Amino acid sequence: MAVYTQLGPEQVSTFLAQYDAGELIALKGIAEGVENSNYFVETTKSRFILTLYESRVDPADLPFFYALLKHLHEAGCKVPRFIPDRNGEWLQNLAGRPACLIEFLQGVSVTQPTPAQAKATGVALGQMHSALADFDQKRPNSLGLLSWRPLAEQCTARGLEDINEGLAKRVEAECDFLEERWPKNLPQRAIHADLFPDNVLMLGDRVTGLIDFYFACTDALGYDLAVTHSAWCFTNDGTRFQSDLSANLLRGYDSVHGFDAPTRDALPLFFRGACLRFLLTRCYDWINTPANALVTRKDPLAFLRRLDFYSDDANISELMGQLGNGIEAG
Ligand SMILES: Nc1ncnc2c1ncn2[C@@H]1O[C@H](COP(=O)(O)OP(=O)(O)OP(=O)(O)O)[C@@H](O)[C@H]1O
Ligand SMILES: N[C@@H](CCO)C(=O)O
Repeated sequence: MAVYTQLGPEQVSTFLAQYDAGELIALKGIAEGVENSNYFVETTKSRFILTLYESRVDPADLPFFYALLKHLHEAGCKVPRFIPDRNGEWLQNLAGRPACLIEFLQGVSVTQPTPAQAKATGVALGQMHSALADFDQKRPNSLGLLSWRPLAEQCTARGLEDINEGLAKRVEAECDFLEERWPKNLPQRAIHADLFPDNVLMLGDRVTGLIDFYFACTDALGYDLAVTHSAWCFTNDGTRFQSDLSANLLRGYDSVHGFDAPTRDALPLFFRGACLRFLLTRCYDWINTPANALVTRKDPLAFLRRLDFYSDDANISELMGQLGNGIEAG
């Protein structure tokens, strides 16, 4: 459930009066998501998403997200636009929160992706990466390599051990391993950094929208591919790798963007880094969200199982076989 800030129709009608957006005819809180409050808004003219940014999104980052989505939209990628009001303002204040009216995109997010849907997502990710080659705004990755050890410390060894016996030592060893080897000189650009199935809207096998760019940041493209791979190519609980989804996701990506040799070589580390990122943020949330809170906590161990998979050389050999010898296209 993600409606932290309650809004009434009168408030939303007054808000909408600033826009050339028609009259309110339906208002509904959206249960999905955990970060922000989202409302579905229907007017006499169109449909919109009304987002109120809660504590985890820094309002200072909103101009970066606005510019990123504008750039991607103009490049033909399927992303929602922020709607400007009659004065050209796209950022407002509503119920004491920064708030934006956002274009509604059709589609649903799949929970059991098919190979064709994984391929379409690989294509959409590759198109997005190509489109961002000439986007020059920067936002550091606050959940990148250097954040993982401090995040583990905030969880405390005791907190990690309570989640799973041996987890504190495992996380420490993984931080050591990745910090020693993490590639420093790969080209970076803006990446999505959280392209889970719930952030891809689809109609059948077609991608109709990439959403939720609020972790977007400047980092290596291969890391974004690894995040997407780890999110899409396993059963939700991480117990089973889905080789057909993997082959299709990678093929889709390769068909429009591809990977240069250094990125390809770095992927095994990026896979492990992506798992550690989601393992740790999920542990942090697990420890800091009461079990009876309105938000459903996500299982950290689903990413420990993925980390185990990517740490096994035999599995990495199979994956590298699926990668082929991709050629960078953009
Ligand atoms: N532009 C859009 N068009 C259509 N539906 C949308 C749009 N943006 C968001 N939604 C709907 O709202 C839900 C929550 O949005 P979003 O994932 O951005 O929320 P969040 O709180 O930031 O979530 P998360 O926990 O994934 O970070 C989505 O699952 C989707 O159903
Ligand atoms: N997609 C993330 C939540 C947002 O970072 C997860 O599933 O853990």
